[in-house]
Amino acid sequence: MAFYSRVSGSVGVITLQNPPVNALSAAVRQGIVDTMHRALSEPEVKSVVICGQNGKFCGGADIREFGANMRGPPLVPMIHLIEAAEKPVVAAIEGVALGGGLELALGCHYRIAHSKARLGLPEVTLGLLPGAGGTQRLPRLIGVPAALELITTGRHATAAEALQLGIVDEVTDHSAVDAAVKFAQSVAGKSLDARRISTYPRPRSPDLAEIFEKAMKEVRRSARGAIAPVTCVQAVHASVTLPYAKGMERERELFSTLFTSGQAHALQYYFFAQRAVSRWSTPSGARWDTSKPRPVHKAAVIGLGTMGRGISVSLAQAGLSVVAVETQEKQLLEAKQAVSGMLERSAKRRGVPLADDKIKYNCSVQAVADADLVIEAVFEDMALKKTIFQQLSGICKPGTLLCTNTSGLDIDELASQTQSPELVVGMHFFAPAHVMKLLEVVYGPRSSPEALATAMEMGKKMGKVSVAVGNCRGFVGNRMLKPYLEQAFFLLEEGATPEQVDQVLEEFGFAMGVFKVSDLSGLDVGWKVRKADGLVVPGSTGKSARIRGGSRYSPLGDLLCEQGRFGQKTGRGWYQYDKPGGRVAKPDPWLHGFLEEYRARHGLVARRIDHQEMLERCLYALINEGFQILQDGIAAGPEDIDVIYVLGYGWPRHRGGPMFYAGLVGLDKVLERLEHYHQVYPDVLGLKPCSLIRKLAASSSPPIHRWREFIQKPRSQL
Ligand SMILES: CCCCCCC/C=C/C(=O)SCCNC(=O)CCNC(=O)[C@H](O)C(C)(C)COP(=O)(O)OP(=O)(O)OC[C@H]1O[C@@H](n2cnc3c(N)ncnc32)[C@H](O)[C@@H]1OP(=O)(O)O
Repeated sequence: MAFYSRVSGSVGVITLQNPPVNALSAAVRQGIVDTMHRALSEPEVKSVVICGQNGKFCGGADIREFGANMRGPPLVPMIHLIEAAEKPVVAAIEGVALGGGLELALGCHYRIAHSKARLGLPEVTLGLLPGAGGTQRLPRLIGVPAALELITTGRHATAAEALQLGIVDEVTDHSAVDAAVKFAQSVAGKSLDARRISTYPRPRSPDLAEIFEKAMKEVRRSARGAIAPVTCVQAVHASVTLPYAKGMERERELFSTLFTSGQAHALQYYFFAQRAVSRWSTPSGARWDTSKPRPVHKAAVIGLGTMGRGISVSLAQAGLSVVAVETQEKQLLEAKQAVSGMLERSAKRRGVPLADDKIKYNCSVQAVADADLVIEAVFEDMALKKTIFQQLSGICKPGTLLCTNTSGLDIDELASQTQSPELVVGMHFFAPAHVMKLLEVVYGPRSSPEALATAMEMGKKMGKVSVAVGNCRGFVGNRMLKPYLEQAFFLLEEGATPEQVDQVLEEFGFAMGVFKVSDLSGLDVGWKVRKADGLVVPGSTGKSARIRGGSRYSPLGDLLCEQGRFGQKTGRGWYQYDKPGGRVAKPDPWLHGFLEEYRARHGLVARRIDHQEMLERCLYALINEGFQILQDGIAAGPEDIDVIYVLGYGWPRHRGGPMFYAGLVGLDKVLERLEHYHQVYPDVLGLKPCSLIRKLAASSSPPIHRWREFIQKPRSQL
């Protein structure tokens, strides 16, 4: 709702009230319309201020209402009512003016912002466009190039930038409401002819055609199949080709197309999923709201390779004192230089103070004795990690949380090396650790709820999106990757090339296809793991070369590694590069020949595999594992999996995540295709539909928010 008050006798103040961000719900819109009529009808009132309760102007349309039948006054006529008013209306922007919130402010005659306020039109990130006049008013106010940039990226501008661009008229370090009231008094009775943005002339400039062409090219390149950015450009284009009223019609038309699209549903689902993961729970009933994190002031990082350096940077930037340990003097020095450089570049980029003095470097593990939390970040080697955990258990003060940065090793095995296994959790960072937003926080069967809460909180402090997951091989992300990769290898055996598989995945929206990712991260990483698992059998021939434990196995990755082809770092992998460390992947005739020779050796006849099959086999095998993970209680809900895949594995955000995508395709359809492929390839375990997807499909495929009801609660572990 919105409430009305009168200040200094002549200023009507309308306050939006809908915690936490004063989103424009039906009740708020009704409140604005009612109070505007009241302010306009009171003769004593000479001007009006619109503000938001609790220091937040408005977070935009209420996204929660999007799925329901629209009630209440529509946004566009409401904004027109404000703009058409004969009394000056001033927006007092504190906190945020986003989406419909900024569009509301653009309908006001003046805008005063607090210096810490953020303004923007982020609708594109929800699969929409600014459909309440934003695409028509903003270009008229600030010109096409700046408007296009803000609308197509959805980024938030600071108050200072908004002032520079001409979006706001004044910025204050004090109360924006007080400043707006004062301003409103000063403009009472003045002509509003030049203040109604909708009456401004259409933007004109000789290079507009070129600007739009460039913008369209850029969004097509970066959108990776997302339709909203392209549609945003089309809507802004209408502001230069059509008069305002017609432009608004075009905006509405384009908005409607987006509003009902699967992409908008996916992006809005993802918006809430990313927030939902912080409300974690475990099969034992431990929960975010009943588990108290321990205070952490001092953290330590052991091992200053690539991951340890990034983690140290993240901790220091979060304001913690950090002890960074590397036992060899030379490596310690190298790491120190590298970390300082990373901190410097990051401070410059983010415009924050340098956090270099937060980190103390040391050659001795003893230096971590008084840390509240230790993150071990040495190589992915269980024996080495075990030794370190034994040491830490003896060195650290009681109550210190011991964390391991691992992408898949058994947390419980490490916990068993310590005297306090309840204080051990996994923290799976993604490279580069100071940049990537995702953190898998892994609880073992003995991790305490308090330990889990502390690690989750620590992730948040570091600016990460932390997802709590159970302990199993590969946790959530890498466990699902295995059947996906496996299918990609099998497709090569059956006749595809790495380029063909990658193209299909990139057309789907992945930033990089599976083989390009493999070249980037290094083929030797997986090889080492497979060797440790006893899967690599050099020189094996005949049928046994392609079978492990009764299931189909492809040794292609192993064979490439035996040739020293580790990917980008060696200049050769699934592709070729102009030099070791090169970045541009080029098809490699050698590899094509190698595949032909491999197929011939194993009696495999290459066939033409269509795009649909490549996509289905890779994605549905991954999705099937996701259902198995839910069934096993490793992830609490589909949102956790989707957030992990979007933030950590390049799954296109506009497709919501693998579990959301499965629901969009139809669980019965996914099940039917899995059954089909499993019939064709009965020796591929990853294609055997798991019982949860069967159960859901048999229950008429309930919507994703109801899936948790179908997951049997696994035995308590915590
Ligand atoms: C059908 C006809 C429509 C006509 C045309 C409509 C044209 C306009 C469209 C829009 O305005 S779409 C919405 C545009 N706005 C946004 O995209 C802003 C989204 N919100 C944010 O970016 C952030 O929440 C924030 C406002 C910057 C605040 O961030 P902070 O980190 O402080 O808190 P959060 O945890 O993100 O959010 C707190 C809480 O609030 C919920 N919430 C936020 N924004 C909205 C919203 N617009 N509608 C409904 N709910 C919102 C958010 O989900 C959090 O709640 P929980 O999920 O944790 O319960």
